[in-house]
Amino acid sequence: MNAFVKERSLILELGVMNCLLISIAAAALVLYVRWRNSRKHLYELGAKVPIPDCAKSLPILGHSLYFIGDTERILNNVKYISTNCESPGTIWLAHRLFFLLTTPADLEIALNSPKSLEKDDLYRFSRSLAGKGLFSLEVDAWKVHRKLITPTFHPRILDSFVNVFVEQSNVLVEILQGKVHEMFNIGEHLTAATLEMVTQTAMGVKLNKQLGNCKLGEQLNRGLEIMFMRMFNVPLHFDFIFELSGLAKEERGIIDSFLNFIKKVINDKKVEKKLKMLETEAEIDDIKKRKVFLDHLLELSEQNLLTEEEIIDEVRTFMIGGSDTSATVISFVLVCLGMFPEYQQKVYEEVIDVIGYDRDIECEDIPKFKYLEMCIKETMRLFPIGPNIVRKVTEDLQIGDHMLPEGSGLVLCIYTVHRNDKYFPDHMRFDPERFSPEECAKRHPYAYLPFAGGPRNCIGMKFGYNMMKIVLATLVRKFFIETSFQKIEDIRVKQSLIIKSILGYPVKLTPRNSDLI
Ligand code: HEM
Repeated sequence: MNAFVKERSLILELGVMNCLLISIAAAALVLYVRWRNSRKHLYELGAKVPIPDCAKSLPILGHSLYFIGDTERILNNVKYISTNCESPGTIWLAHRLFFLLTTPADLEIALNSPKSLEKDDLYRFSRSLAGKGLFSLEVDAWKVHRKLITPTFHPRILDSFVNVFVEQSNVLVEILQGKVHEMFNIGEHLTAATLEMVTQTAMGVKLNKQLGNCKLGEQLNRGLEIMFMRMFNVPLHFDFIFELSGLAKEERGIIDSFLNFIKKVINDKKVEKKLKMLETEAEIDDIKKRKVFLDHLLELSEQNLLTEEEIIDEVRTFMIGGSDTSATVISFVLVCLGMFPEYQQKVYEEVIDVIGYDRDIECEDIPKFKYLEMCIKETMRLFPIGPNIVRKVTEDLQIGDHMLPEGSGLVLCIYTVHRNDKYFPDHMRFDPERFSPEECAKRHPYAYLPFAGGPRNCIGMKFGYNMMKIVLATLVRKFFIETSFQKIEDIRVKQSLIIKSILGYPVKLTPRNSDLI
């Protein structure tokens, strides 16, 4: 009797279990069908754009496997696929649809259309480190912030920063004199120098970071690397996998240090402001007199145009956007000049011609460093800071013969265009003459996009050029530069949000004047 009851209750339990499972499966199916239907438009339009033959797409995963692994592999895979497909070329990252854009004409449309001004959802992963500033803000808030912040980059204001760039370049020279005649990685010194320059000019606070060790710079590099890994590694999009990977904990540590650092800078600024009220004009030193980025933001907050949180986020964005980018470009320029002494000699002659052997650089000198600018541009062609920029299509967008659907993403393959023989013949050859006014005039303006383009281009372009030119002119005047790299192909790169050299930036400096030894 007991056995009979047990058997009946087991059958009942199994029945209930089966019903439950069937209901769950049915509910999941209904949800899936509804989800698919809500994306019908995306699939229909997406299917009309060819999928590249060169890349295998798997069921469900799509092309995700090409975007898993180290950041060198990811960059190379994007380059490979985008080089071998028509523009726009379709790729699927699991359920996400992206189009690779690889012609200047397509890039021009994408960068200027109000339908693709929004940064892709992938950029939300940048917010943990860089905050919700201009770089990743949703388009409505971005329009307001960009308008408020643009006057901060007025050329007159930028000119007032030149002294800081000069002073810190001289500090850098002093530090580097301790490293002469040996091969070393100059990248970390430049990270410290540019971080100091950005902190002083954006926040009006001296850190003397160059003279101490710059752990923060290294942490930010690692933070950017984690951010990029998460962006392009679909499994890491899920919080629990990100937590399990151990990367979340590491990222939290970096963010804590970064936020503590910024809050300290802002506090210092507030204390300075109070002190300023107590000091006479004569006692206020140069750095306190200069109106900096943070002063403007604090004024905007006094007028209730920005909240305290928004200020912190914009400051974070500037710290990330301003320092590591410029340090990286300067590092690449130095190894390129080290590889090509003939171009370095021309830069040296130009620098001596403009400022002589002893005088410090002044505002009026900067536009005269024309050949140096050509070398910087050629370096940014081969190593564009943002090799692949990702935007979101917020309304169906016509590009060429194709209508790209709302909800898809656009990958602007700048690295691929910069390394295409069609726009830059013999593209792996380093040749500053490509940026002579005559050569530039022959090219499509959107074939070269180191600062992106259109209304959402880099707001710090002139700031960056000023800083880079001053640091480079100062270094080239003082040192002859060599590197262990033999050719451009030796410089293996990865995309850790911004482009980086995997083997660092090895240089050997030899003082040009005997009095510097
Ligand atoms: C060599 C130096 C620099 C390079 C090559 C560079 C490059 C770029 C690029 C390619 C973008 C577009 C990114 C995207 O859409 O995904 C960008 C945006 C941005 N950059 Fe720069 N940048 C440099 C220096 C600076 C500096 C010095 C600052 C600030 C002081 C800065 C602040 C920003 C900001 C705030 C954005 C977002 C702009 C917006 O969405 O409105 N950058 N930069």
